[in-house]
Amino acid sequence: MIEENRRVLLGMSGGTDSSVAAMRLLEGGYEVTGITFRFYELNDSTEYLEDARSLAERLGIRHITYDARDVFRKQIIEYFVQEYMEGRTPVPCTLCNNCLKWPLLAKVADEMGIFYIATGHYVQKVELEGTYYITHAADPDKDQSFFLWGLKQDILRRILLPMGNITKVEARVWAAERGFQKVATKKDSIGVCFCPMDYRSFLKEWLARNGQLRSENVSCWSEMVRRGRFVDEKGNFIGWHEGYPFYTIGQRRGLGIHLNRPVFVKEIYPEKNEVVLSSLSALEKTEMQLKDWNLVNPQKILGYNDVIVKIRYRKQENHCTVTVTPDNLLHIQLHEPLTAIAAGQAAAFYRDGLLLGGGIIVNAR
Ligand SMILES: Nc1ncnc2c1ncn2[C@@H]1O[C@H](COP(=O)(O)OP(=O)(O)OP(=O)(O)O)[C@@H](O)[C@H]1O
Repeated sequence: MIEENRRVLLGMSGGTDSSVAAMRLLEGGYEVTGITFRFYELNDSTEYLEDARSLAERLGIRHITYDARDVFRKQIIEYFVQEYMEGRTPVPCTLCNNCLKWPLLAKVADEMGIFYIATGHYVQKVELEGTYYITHAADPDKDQSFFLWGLKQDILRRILLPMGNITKVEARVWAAERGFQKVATKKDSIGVCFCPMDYRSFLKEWLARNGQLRSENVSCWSEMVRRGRFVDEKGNFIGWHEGYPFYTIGQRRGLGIHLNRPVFVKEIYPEKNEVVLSSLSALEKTEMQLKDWNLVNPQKILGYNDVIVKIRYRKQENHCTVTVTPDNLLHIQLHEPLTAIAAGQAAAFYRDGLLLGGGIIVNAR
């Protein structure tokens, strides 16, 4: 095992946050190496690489590039498409952070004999009685803790988070004051890096190019995307939809049908290419089951009734009680009903401001 040292491997995306993170680590006395992963290049643009490289050069730190495009495509993009094709709602950023970005940082750091790993994430870390936890960022608007519930102690103990205790506005000022105008004025990235805000156009294009891929038990994907029936809860026909993968549980806008009452997507049936619409109250659920879960410290969460659960980055918090089922899923008893719970999405737990874990929603009722 690598011993603690003052060396840190920082993920540099070329954006404002990781650039300021590099400066803050340097000023904190760390010996910084920057690494830029090639995950996905929109329109084959490598400007982000150039930006990261030239910043590293100006700061006088070592910079390396790591080509992760194949693994990103398989682990993140194909998973993303497959989830929609199977009627679920994927969480690519959560998966990328927990299963790809941080583990890759740790792996490369290990190879280089570097103890610390860092990013420009807006989260903080605390140690309590020998256990490390992620906590909220000082900037509530930027808090990214929701995405990091899957990290375990082997990673948490090595993490440095230089952006956790400042706001985004302060980060821009920090860069500007030091003469890094380009860093200070870069646009914020929004949404999923490989997909435009409307995922439907991405999906259509991807399927047109790669639709011959199959799920285990279904026919060719591209053939599965075709006009289908919107039905009510009793199965009565309401109208036509453009293909079930283009809808998500809880969706109201963009259904393309006009009734004299608000309707929401309640269920998606890929095998029948059917989408069930209902009133919002029919979407209320009080229980969920999670797979692929992680609990940072089970003793701080199991059996407590003041646990907070979040199912969306910006969604309001809800109270719950968490237990482990005999078949090793997490059972979440919600104290107030939640609407728009979709299989495939993540749920993250908090208590006393600590991120205590999370998992992937299998079902809800
Ligand atoms: N391609 C990449 N290579 C290396 N590290 C990355 C890469 N993309 C993101 N990261 C790291 O993960 C952090 C969070 O990334 P994310 O895209 O969620 O945030 P961001 O707010 O856009 O960050 P930034 O302003 O640094 O681009 C970044 O600050 C950076 O440290």
